[in-house]
Amino acid sequence: MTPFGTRLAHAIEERGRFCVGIDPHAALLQEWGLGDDVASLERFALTVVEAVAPVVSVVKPQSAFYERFGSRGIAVLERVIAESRAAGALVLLDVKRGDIGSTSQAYADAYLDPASPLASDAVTASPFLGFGSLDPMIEACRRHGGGLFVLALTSNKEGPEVQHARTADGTVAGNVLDHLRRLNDGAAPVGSFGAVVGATIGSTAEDLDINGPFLVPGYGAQGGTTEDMRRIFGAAARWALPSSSREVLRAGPDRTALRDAAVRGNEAVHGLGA
Ligand SMILES: O=C(O)c1cc(=O)[nH]c(=O)n1[C@@H]1O[C@H](COP(=O)(O)O)[C@@H](O)[C@H]1O
Repeated sequence: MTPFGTRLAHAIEERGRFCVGIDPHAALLQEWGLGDDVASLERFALTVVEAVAPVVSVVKPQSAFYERFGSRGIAVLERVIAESRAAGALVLLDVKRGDIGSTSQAYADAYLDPASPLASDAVTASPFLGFGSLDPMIEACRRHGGGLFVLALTSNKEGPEVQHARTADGTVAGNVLDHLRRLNDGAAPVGSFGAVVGATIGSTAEDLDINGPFLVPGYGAQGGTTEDMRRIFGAAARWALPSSSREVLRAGPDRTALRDAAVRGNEAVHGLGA
């Protein structure tokens, strides 16, 4: 099984580094002239998949926007995952899961085992029950060629309260990055264990040299810019995936306009790794 890091590196080379978030917010459904119901969710999400999945390397559906419609919403999420992958995009399922080890195994089975209907290429994970609690997900990634993006320095203003807290070995975020660096040690061209670092954090003194990818939310609607990313990441920007949801999705429901927005996003961040 080809490791996720290798698959991601190829995808970036072929399609660029921009990641489109497929987040059917109630407000966006309304802006698109749709209702707040499961048929509208399906129409919205599959229109976005059809428009952007053939042109970007990674799509990132946020599970909560589907979960709020119950089992029929999850069925839409399954289609988003399957159809995005069929169109050649990698799917990073944004679920931010993390629990005690035995439950973590169930999350690994749900999202990273190819036999699951929700199987994705990678997921977001929360390390705040202790990094070791993520071991079953890490094992599943190794077994199935999956990827993990672990929260480190998130884009929201409340994040620093926890992530900048100091431990005996540095900050909480620094510890997360240390664990990721160890997991990615020796991997080429890049490891499969990434960090989530927001485009809105201003700057950081943490060592971002983790030989792994970065999911970079906060680009676009939350105010993060390419200049911010250059300042935050420096040379580590080579493996940054700037991610934007609302800014792209507002271009819909016209498919061409959506695709153009994704292509423009890709062009805007093209030079980041240079
Ligand atoms: O893991 C994430 O994707 C994530 C982490 C983070 O620190 N900040 C953050 O905004 N996100 C997600 O990224 C997306 C941002 O959406 P927009 O602000 O509309 O581009 C949402 O799906 C958030 O849940």
